[in-house]
Amino acid sequence: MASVDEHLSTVLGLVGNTPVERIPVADCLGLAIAEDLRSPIALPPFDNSAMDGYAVRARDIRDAPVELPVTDDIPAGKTELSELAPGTTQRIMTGAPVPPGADAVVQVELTDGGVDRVLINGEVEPGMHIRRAGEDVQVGDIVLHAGAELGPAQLGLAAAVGAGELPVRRRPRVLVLSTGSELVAAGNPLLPGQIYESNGVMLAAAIRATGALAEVLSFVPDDVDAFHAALADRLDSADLIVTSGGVSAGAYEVVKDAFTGNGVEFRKVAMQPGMPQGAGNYRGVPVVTLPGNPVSAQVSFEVFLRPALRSAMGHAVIQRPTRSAVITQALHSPPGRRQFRRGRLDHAAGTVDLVGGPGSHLLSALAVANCLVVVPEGVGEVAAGDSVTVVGLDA
Ligand SMILES: Nc1nc2c(c(=O)[nH]1)N[C@H]1C(S)=C(S)[C@@H](COP(=O)(O)OP(=O)(O)OC[C@H]3O[C@@H](n4cnc5c(N)ncnc54)[C@H](O)[C@@H]3O)O[C@H]1N2
Ligand code: MOO
Repeated sequence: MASVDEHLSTVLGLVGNTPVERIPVADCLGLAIAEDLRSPIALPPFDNSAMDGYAVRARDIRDAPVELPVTDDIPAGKTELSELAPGTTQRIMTGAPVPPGADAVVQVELTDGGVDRVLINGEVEPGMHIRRAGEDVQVGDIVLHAGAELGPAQLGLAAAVGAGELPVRRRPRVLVLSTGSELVAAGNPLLPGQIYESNGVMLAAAIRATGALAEVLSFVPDDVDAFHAALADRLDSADLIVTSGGVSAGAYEVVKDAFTGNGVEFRKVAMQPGMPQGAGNYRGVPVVTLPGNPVSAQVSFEVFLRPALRSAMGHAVIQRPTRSAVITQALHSPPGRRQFRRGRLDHAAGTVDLVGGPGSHLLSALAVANCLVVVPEGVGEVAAGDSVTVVGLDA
């Protein structure tokens, strides 16, 4: 049996980086920036007011209350400024440039709000309510490092330094192909022995959640010719093929039968669920074959394919965060295998409840889980109250 880490290396090695392209900032959510982004400007770009109020020389209002003339009005966006003469004020709005000569802003609440003249009732220290140029970012600073994930704050920062497009790696195009003669599409009645196809929907969603593109092919029965036909004219446009089902030890293992001798290796991996796995290259396209049991397929996706797709897209961090938590129930794990149990983590309490048993058909338990409980290969028994490692699925 291969270890989980060995199979992960195999899968990581299969899916190379996609090429870098520049796309609009607004389309980059969840992708990784492919190169360092240096700011061509400072942030703030100019000294500006943090308050609606009056630009002053602090020493002029040291003996407040004082009344001073208001010589100019500075809304945000004003680009031509007049010098603030001693003994005068200029009305200024939040975000507006501080005029030369001013060294503080007194907020409107400390004044009578006058337009031609203003009564100022309180003093302010020099520098008060002025946001200095470059306080946040200096010209030439690296504001986003290559590999950083582009969430809302990162996209906002890129926009703030004037970027219209960002370099990202093209979203990998993944073909999803489910197999099994028992599978029926939604909307059709089930005969005894049939089930609704669900892995295709689930895996495509998991792929899209990474930022990659998924194309779900029509699922095929356990028939090698039908399997080859489903892929035949799709290969040119694919960066990766992901199949589910047809890889264990039965008499009708269509994926194994179709791919064996065609560049894909099948192996058992020391994990539960997800033991039967396959990986390789079929006519030049990387292939990962997942087991058909729905929980096995999804857990295998989490363990192998999510990191591989993130790596292909240039993310510096390819794994989800883990933490330790106190487990509330005992569990048993098969010797020599890494077990991934479904759990509900209470983040605040630091405890985790198991949901469902170890069975890889228990999809409803997976659907209420927010984490995987990871039981290492060397551990057979875990007692209630023990500390375990959990991988958050909602992070
Ligand atoms: N003699 C052995 N039998 C099995 C072994 C073994 O080592 N020796 N391994 C077991 C393990 S572990 C797993 S996991 C499964 C993997 O089997 P396959 O990948 O060949 O998958 P199938 O047999 O096609 O299906 C398994 C199960 O999942 C259901 N399924 C499949 N595809 C879908 C789909 N797209 N949507 C919903 N459900 C699906 C299928 O009906 C089966 O119930 O093999 C064990 N057997
Ligand atoms: O390894 Mo199978 O994936 O347990 O059910």
